[in-house]
Amino acid sequence: MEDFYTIQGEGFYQGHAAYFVRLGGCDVGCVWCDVKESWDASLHPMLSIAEIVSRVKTGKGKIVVITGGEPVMYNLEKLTHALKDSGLRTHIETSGVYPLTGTWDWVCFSPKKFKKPDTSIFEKADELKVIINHKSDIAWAEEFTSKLKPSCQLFLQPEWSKEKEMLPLIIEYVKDNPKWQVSLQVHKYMNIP
Ligand SMILES: C[S@@+](CC[C@H](N)C(=O)[O-])C[C@H]1O[C@@H](n2cnc3c(N)ncnc32)[C@H](O)[C@@H]1O
Ligand SMILES: Nc1nc2[nH]cc(C(=O)O)c2c(=O)[nH]1
Ligand code: SF4
Ligand SMILES: [Mg+2]
Repeated sequence: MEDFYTIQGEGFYQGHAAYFVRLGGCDVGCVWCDVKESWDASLHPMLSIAEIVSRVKTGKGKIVVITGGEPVMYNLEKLTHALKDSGLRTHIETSGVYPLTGTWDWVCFSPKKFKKPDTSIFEKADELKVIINHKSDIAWAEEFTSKLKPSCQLFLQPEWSKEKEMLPLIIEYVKDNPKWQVSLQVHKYMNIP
């Protein structure tokens, strides 16, 4: 759908320069999705893997983030191999609704109530990032923690339009449960993509 060189605004790599590749197509249907224009893949141009790699190489950073839309709708073996052959670190942002393919240096798993994840993502997630849209979402987030690798980093991120209400709850929860961290979408404050 689009690609851009920016600063990772969320989660464990927040603040790092990263080249984002946003793949069109998603069938999860989150009511608060901040990139609904990505859902219909047919509205977006097709690019070859060689073209994607050559665009990513125009950035000076080592990290490429594959996002969407929902990237696990596609087989990502060839794309990730080509990116890794170019010396890049491959990161993915996913709701994990289908089995993950490809070779990944970092997997950010962001489960959704709107479509349940495939359980195969649990052992692959390096980072769990749950969007908090209602206070009950915190208890729902907690249910995942026993299923993940012990090294998996845990983040609670307020839904952007509910930040004023959700952030105080998240702050108190993280103070009481310090295995969790707060994640904010800092790119939206910086007015960058
Ligand atoms: C647009 S999604 C694309 C990747 C994948 N479909 C997913 O949901 O993980 C990228 C990240 O933005 C988060 N996100 C989407 N809409 C949001 C919103 N309104 N507020 C906070 N985070 C949001 C998602 O949970 C996900 O972690
Ligand atoms: N700067 C920036 N950081 C991000 N982290 C995850 C994003 C995404 O939409 O996947 C995103 C995004 O869209 N922009
Ligand atoms: S899974 Fe991701 S891209 Fe799909 S609707 Fe939800 S937030 Fe948007
Ligand atoms: Mg985004």
